[in-house]
Amino acid sequence: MGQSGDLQMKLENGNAGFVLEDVPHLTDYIPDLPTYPNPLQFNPAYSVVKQYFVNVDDTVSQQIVVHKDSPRGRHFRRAGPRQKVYFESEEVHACIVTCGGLCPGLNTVIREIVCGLYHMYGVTKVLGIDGGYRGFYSKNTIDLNPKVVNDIHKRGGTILGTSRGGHDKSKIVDSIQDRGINQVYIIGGDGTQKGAAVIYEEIRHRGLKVAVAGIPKTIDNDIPVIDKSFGFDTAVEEAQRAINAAHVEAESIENGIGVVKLMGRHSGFIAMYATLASRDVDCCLIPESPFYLEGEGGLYQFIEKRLKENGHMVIVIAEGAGQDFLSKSLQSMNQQDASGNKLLQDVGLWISQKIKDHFARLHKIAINLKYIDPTYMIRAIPSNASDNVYCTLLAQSAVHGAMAGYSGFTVGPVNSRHAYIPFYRITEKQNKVVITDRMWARLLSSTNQPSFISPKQVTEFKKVKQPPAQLLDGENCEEDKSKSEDVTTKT
Ligand SMILES: Nc1ncnc2c1ncn2[C@@H]1O[C@H](COP(=O)(O)OP(=O)(O)O)[C@@H](O)[C@H]1O
Ligand SMILES: O=P(O)(O)OC[C@H]1O[C@](O)(COP(=O)(O)O)[C@@H](O)[C@@H]1O
Ligand SMILES: [Mg+2]
Repeated sequence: MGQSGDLQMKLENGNAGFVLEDVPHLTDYIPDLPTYPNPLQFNPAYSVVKQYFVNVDDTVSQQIVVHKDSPRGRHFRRAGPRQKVYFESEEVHACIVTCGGLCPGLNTVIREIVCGLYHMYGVTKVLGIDGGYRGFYSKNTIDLNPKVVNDIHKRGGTILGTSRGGHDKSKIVDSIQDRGINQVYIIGGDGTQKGAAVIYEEIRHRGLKVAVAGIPKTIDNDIPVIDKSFGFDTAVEEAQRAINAAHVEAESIENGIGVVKLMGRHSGFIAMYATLASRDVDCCLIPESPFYLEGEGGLYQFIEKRLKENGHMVIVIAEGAGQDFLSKSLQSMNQQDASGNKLLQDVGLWISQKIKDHFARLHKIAINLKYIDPTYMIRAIPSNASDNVYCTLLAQSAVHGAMAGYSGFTVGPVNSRHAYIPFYRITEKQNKVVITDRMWARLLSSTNQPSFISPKQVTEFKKVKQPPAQLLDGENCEEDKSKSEDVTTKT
């Protein structure tokens, strides 16, 4: 696996503390590249548009809540079509690859890159790389055109296939060079974007006119800087079905308990949003909020109380929650997947068994517990309508960026405006639920579950750090310690 080097940040300072954190451009290392008029202005579909192109000086602010004396702060380059492009349509030979875990919307992004290239820029050579990064050097490619991808957005998964591991910088760039590819679209999560940064650096090192564009994918919504990742809404919506089922089961029987395990290795966003959306959940457990089982304020006590009050309850648990307990009780082996991500133990099964054992020992309440594990069901589905629209914008932003000669960037909405973001900004940290933020308080007040934080800890926390009035960038992020490390947030 390649290592990301130390490429210089492209920072530009302006008035009143304005900083543009720019993305690389092909002309940074290949001067005097010829430019061409953007073919979009001759496109009949766009003839009604008042302004075909975004202003070259348009930037998107990372901070939107500011005070009158605040500096203007960090900005990113606004995404969108440019007046000049650095590729002629006939010259472009693009490829698309999907890597890492599945996520609703992958096929929509593929479709819209292909259609964007064909319909907006008249590009007709687009290759699909089969099976993730290793597909560059060990698998066949697939010719893509609007006909082939016409209805793929209605299917879950990725028509290109995906994989973990297999990132070999030299072999990948050799393959790009040998095939004459000059635009590379890379769809994937934090690992994939790190891999994309390595590919970009090697391409730059070899001085190739090849644009590398990343499209961030993470069902866990744990990529920083961008507002939200595609597929997340769809996953939260699908999770409602599992929660409903758990609720129906629990409600229908005396002292029924429904336990639902949802995805979220290091970030509990799916569990938190699914809980907030559902209103049927009594307790939501996430990796960022350590919990305990026994004693005053513990989970067992809360379950007993809820069963007495309501006769049933639903618990949602993110897969990364409580891993501390599991590693202690199960002598965890430090197993990893092919990409180096730590393999987690099944916390849903574990907690279900612990609850059953506890109440069996207690002889007070006979509980009926049903465990539902919809993990892969929430990601192996097609994206919903809003994710489909979102995927379209991501794909088109990537295509406009590559055609305009930008390279080594990823795309995504920042405060609702699509922007070009340097790779390092989305791979250096991981987005997490901040349990001292108002959103987690909303969740606690909707479930009325214990916070599992002792009054002493709260006082300690307040002494250390006053919670900000509004979260500024990075405050809901943690350094990326995801590889083979336990990253349960300390409070
Ligand atoms: N630090 C890294 N450098 C280069 N490639 C990486 C790095 N981390 C992961 N990759 C590659 O990125 C791909 C996807 O990574 P993975 O962690 O499985 O999924 P995700 O992209 O969803 O985080 C894999 O092919 C993996 O080999
Ligand atoms: O079983 P797999 O394919 O390794 O994937 C499972 C993991 O992928 C994840 O969805 C994270 O992937 P992304 O955030 O990159 O989409 C985890 O929540 C989950 O544990
Ligand atoms: Mg990842």
